[in-house]
Amino acid sequence: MSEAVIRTDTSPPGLLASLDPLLREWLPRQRWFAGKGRPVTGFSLVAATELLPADSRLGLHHVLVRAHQRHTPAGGAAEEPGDCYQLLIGTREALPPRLAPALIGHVAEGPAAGRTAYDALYDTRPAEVLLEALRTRARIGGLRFERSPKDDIRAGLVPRLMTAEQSNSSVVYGDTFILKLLRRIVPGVNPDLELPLALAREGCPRVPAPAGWMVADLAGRSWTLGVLQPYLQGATDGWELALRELAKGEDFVAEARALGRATAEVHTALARALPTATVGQAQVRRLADGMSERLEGAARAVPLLRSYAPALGTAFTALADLAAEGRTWTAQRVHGDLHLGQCLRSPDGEWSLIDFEGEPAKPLAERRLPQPAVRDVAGMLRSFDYAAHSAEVRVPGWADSCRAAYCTGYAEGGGRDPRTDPVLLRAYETDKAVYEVLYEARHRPDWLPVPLAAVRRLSVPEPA
Ligand SMILES: Nc1ncnc2c1ncn2[C@@H]1O[C@H](COP(=O)(O)OP(=O)(O)O)[C@@H](O)[C@H]1O
Ligand SMILES: O=P(O)(O)O[C@H]1O[C@H](CO)[C@@H](O[C@H]2O[C@H](CO)[C@@H](O)[C@H](O)[C@H]2O)[C@H](O)[C@H]1O
Repeated sequence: MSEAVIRTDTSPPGLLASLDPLLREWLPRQRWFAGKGRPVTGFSLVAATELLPADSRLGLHHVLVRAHQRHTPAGGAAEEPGDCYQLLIGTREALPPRLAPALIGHVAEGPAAGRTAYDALYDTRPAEVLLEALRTRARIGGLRFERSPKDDIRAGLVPRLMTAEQSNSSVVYGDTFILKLLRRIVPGVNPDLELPLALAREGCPRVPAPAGWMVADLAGRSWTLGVLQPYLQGATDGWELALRELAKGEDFVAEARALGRATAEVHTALARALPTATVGQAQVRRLADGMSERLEGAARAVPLLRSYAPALGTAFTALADLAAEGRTWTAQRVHGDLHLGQCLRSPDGEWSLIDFEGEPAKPLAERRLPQPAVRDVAGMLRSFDYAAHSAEVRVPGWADSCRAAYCTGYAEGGGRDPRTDPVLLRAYETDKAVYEVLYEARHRPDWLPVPLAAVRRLSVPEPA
């Protein structure tokens, strides 16, 4: 439980102690809280920075806090160091009704005693403070705000918090920029900044180029805290579009093909921009072992998965066997969590890819490793299947035709047709379906039947 507080703190001492009981109750209820199902046993402060001095109306603190948790809900003494979260905490004498959804609680003691603490991203003035800091390349305590010389960030853009279900929190400024504040943060550069910056250097237009970014310099490391990007006005995400077409009983083949082309273009640019590697027998064995371990873990956590586990595992052994015969693959930086919701179609019909964070639950070092590009393709193929299984209207063959069109588009866009590598594709698709079972069990139990349907299909051996 003991982590030295990094003394860049400019917030009044005792602030976290006074918030502790409130955060214990509030934090686990947030959509972006990663440690669901394990009780929070306490907090330690990593850094706290006063962004606005508390006057009678509004106080504002940027807080990095580590949530300590028990390993399992069943108890046991074991505690883990816990995840670090980024919070923007406002304090006011009273919350106006429009800020009711932002309530953290009433502070009983300490420097903010008698005031109400709330999630300040919901509030206009605090969100303006962040944009202003990016615009002026501010340095506040250990916080560093940067901006790309290419972008002109206008002062006074009006902020609004996005209300969509998210793993992080995003604020849109005047329909011109969108700032994503990462909620669970880790030391090092986050791929959600690293990859869009690299793609911008390559001149790849498929990914909005970072206009600014926010970093904490702590204990000799830079922690990415947030990224500001141009807001694609009027864009619709692929998930919404796919469901719309499904509801009308329409196919999605042309869009799926365009998405395949866009994905291949991004992959080609990433392979040019950042190191690639050859993966041979030893690495593929580790990859297959990792997939098997994830399957075992998911089967322990989700009993419904257990009876399928042996059959699903054959996809991973088949991959290891192929590598043992001498087959090698090229690895490169990839998106890491690609699905329809990460693809935005602008009104001019062009597709962009967003959210390069990778699977947030994986360690950063692992997310930044070069991997076979088929991994992203498998994510998209799963997503067409998700859409078809979530829609109220069932359209026979809808997912299959999208999947085929996406692969065709991928090959047209300069990628290698994923269908020429069926063993690797199946292994990644199986791994993704297993991940989804665990994800849905933790976050959206009502959705569990969707990946479970895929699990059933994938556990039937493919005809030779
Ligand atoms: N550049 C952008 N332009 C328009 N909308 C965006 C942009 N970036 C993100 N969004 C919207 O914000 C949502 C959340 O963004 P995302 O990066 O996926 O965040 P998270 O990691 O929290 O899920 C997206 O689904 C999309 O609707
Ligand atoms: O968008 P995130 O980076 O937060 O990704 C996580 O949440 C996704 C759901 O919002 C989840 O995606 C799964 O559901 C999607 C439909 O809502 C579907 O299109 C995807 O194919 C499916 O994997 C994603 O797995 C998770 O990491």
